[in-house]
Amino acid sequence: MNTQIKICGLSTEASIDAAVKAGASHIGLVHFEKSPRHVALEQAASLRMRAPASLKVVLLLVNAELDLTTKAIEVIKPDIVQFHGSESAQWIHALKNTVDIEIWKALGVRDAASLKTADEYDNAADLILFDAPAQALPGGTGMRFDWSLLTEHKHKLPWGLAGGLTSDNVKEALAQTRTQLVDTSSGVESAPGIKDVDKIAAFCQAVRDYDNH
Ligand SMILES: O=C(O)c1ccccc1NCC(=O)[C@H](O)[C@H](O)COP(=O)(O)O
Repeated sequence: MNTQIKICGLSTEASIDAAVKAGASHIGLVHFEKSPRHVALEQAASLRMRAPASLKVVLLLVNAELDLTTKAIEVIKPDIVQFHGSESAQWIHALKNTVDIEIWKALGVRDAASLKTADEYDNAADLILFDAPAQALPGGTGMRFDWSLLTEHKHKLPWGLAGGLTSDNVKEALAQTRTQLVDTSSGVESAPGIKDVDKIAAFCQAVRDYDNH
C-alpha cells in the first residue's frame, strides 16, 4: 500500500517542486494570517498553478467566515479544503450544500474522548485529520500526541495523522496507527515557515521504506 503523504505549509515554488519530486500526494497551503506559513490568496492561487494534476492541493482555513471561505475556494481552486479551527459539523454541513469540494476536518486529540468528537463530522466532512491539540497556533505546532489512542481505531470516515511527524518517527507512527495518510509541516522545516528540501525527501523516503518493509 502507498501511504498518502501531505506536506503542509508550503509557500514557495521550490518547496512544491521538492514535494512532487519526493513523491508527496498532497500539499497544504495555509491561509491564516497568524501562521508563519500564511500565504495570501493571490500567492496561494499562483502556487496552486505550480502543482501538477497528480498532486492534490489542500487549502487550510481557520474559523474563516463563509464569505472568505467561498472566495478563497473560488480564487485558489484547491482540490480539498481543510478546516483547522473550531468549525462545527453543522457549519461544515451547510457549506457542503453550497460548494462542491472535498472537505477535511482537523481535530486535536487529547484523549479517547477526542476521538468520539470526530463522529459528529460523519455527515459533514470527507476525512478527519487527527492532530496534536492546539497550542499558540491551532496547527503546525510540531507537537505529537499519544498515537496509541489510534491503534485499532475504526471510523466511518477515512482519517489521517498529523502532529510532530518527522522522518525519524513516522515509521513508528505508521506502525502504531496504520493510518493511510500522514501530514507533516514543522518536521520538514529548518525554521518555522521555511521548508527544507532534504527533510521533505527524507520524510517521504521514510514513508516509502515503511510501505515496502
Ligand atoms: O501550519 C500551520 O502554521 C497551521 C496554522 C494554523 C492551522 C493549521 C496549520 N497547519 C495545519 C497542518 O495540517 C499541519 O501540517 C499539522 O498541524 C501538523 O503540523 P506539524 O506538527 O508542524 O507537523
